[in-house]
Amino acid sequence: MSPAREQGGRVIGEDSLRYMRKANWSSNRLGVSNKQCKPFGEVHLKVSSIRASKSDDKRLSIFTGTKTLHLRSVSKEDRFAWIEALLAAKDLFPRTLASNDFASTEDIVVSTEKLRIRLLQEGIGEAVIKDCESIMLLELSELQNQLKALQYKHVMLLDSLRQLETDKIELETTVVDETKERESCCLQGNRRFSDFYSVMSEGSATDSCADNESNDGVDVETDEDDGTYFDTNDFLSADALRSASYRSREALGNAFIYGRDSFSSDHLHGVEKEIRLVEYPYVKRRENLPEPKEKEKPVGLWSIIKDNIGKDLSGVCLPVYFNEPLSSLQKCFEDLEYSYLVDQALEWGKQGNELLRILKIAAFAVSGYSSTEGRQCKPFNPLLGETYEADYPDKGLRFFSEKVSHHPMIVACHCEGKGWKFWADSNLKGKFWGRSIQLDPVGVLTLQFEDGETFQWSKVTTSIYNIILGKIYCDHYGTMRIKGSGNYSCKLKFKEQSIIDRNPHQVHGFVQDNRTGEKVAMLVGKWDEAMYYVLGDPTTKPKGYDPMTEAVLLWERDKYVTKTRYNLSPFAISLNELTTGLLERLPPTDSRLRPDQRHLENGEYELANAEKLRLEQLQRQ
Ligand SMILES: CC(C)CCC[C@@H](C)[C@H]1CC[C@H]2[C@@H]3CC=C4C[C@@H](O)CC[C@]4(C)[C@H]3CC[C@]12C
Repeated sequence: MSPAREQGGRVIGEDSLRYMRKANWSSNRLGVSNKQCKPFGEVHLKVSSIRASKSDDKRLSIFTGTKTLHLRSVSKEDRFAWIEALLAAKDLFPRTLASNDFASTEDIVVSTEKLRIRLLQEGIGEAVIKDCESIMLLELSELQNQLKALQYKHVMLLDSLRQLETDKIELETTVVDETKERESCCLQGNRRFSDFYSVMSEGSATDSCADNESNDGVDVETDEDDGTYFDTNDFLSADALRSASYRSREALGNAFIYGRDSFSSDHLHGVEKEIRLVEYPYVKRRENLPEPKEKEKPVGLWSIIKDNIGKDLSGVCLPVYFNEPLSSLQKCFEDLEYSYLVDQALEWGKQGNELLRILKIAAFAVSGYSSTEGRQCKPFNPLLGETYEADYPDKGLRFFSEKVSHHPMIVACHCEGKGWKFWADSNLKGKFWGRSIQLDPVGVLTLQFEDGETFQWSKVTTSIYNIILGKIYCDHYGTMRIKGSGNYSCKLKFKEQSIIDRNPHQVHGFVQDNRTGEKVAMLVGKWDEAMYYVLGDPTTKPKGYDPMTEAVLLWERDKYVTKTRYNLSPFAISLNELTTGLLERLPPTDSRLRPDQRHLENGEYELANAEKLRLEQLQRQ
């Protein structure tokens, strides 16, 4: 490590910190106090792979399985020493089992006491009893051995799974590296590489510069020059920005029939009373997408990347096969699928239950992510000025969204429910990491109730994995803070999925009293399944206490079966429906009228592709 790097350097792992303290590293050598050193995270060398950069003989990188740390040494020799040391440390963890892998079997204590007493009662002699005991213990230990063997197999399988995942990552990185290398041979090197990524952004240039990793507090050197990641601001264009003005709502109409909260009566633990909810009129909406006219050609992303290595890619667009028949404007509305949670929040607040109001809002904020599970296609990037308008009396909603800026890509949206309004603004900052794409939403979402209470929050980071190999999937992680203008605020943590996570998509957090800072309720759940709450501060509860025994359901995702590979929810399927009544009233800018999207929905892929190319060409002019 060079002194310059040391100064701003960050420590990984508690052990390193202890080691540095012992060596009096920071205070003596740098004149910095120890307090400044806080371990930033941990790297599990066992499942990591270590690589030397081919383009720079001082750089090396460590793949932790989910992240890549880029490091730079002072010299070539130094790098060699580091790699040697890291590999040696990695080998210290042979692929044997950790002691806790067997914890459960070791805990089994077998007693022959009852057997002995019973036999004594029968007047059986000590010798026979001993014999019986040993027969029983032998049989049991046989069973226990079998159990251990099974457990061993299980752990080994998990281990090879992890290894496979690591190998896959390494393979993908080789692909990315080699692509870069080929480019650097050609004159336009870097430019071409970024063009490659602009394929993703449908040929549009990106204008914001890549953030340096230091923002994230990681001790990484970003290979600015060799294109480790690129800003993909426009990539996937996505759900992006929502913003709209707020006008005060007219008084609630009185035409609704009152229903009741779907789970307010059976899951209650004293605190909740019944709330009455508006019941909305039934509106018939389509339940399926049209049958595709053509057979779909399966195309992998990789096949496109591969065919375009070394070519000038500017202006090449991703074929329509990677799209789903929805635009980013329509996708914004998908966040309101579980708008009944906001209706419930309104009611609870009206009844003076502020806590349940914020809990419902938290569930609503999480529910917006549920439809992203199993979705592998990108939404259509709307054209500048494209709009989407939806009237859903069956949900008590009126929604409007518009793409208001092309560079950067900004979408604004506004929604009116019964007794509340929702609007939001954000745009997506994207980073391309070679094998994954990270999307950081910028901006705030606002919810305002007719009684004046407002809640504001922002979205968490979304990453898309398996760009090169395997099935594309996305994960959401980070902290979401919901600030309420009233007494409560809420903090939710979306847990990042690790390799072979057997419990992914977890969200947990708590509601805090704005005045006292006291934790008043805990939230747990999964963004693709359900959210629960537990009253009180679980950290003050005794050890071994399982909060789930008291958990009350706040929201559960609707279960549905999908027929298409788009994996759209019934609500999402309804979004692009075009009835004759609608056709007469829609402005020409509405997403439902976009011919390429319509063709894709009908399964006319050739037509869709040609039209998409034409529109994007026009937009660029
Ligand atoms: C390379 C291409 C074909 C891969 C397709 C990737 C898919 C999975 C990506 C493309 C655009 C992405 C969306 C972009 C924006 C948002 C808004 C954010 O607040 C929640 C996640 C969400 C909704 C993303 C989910 C994943 C997504 C749909």
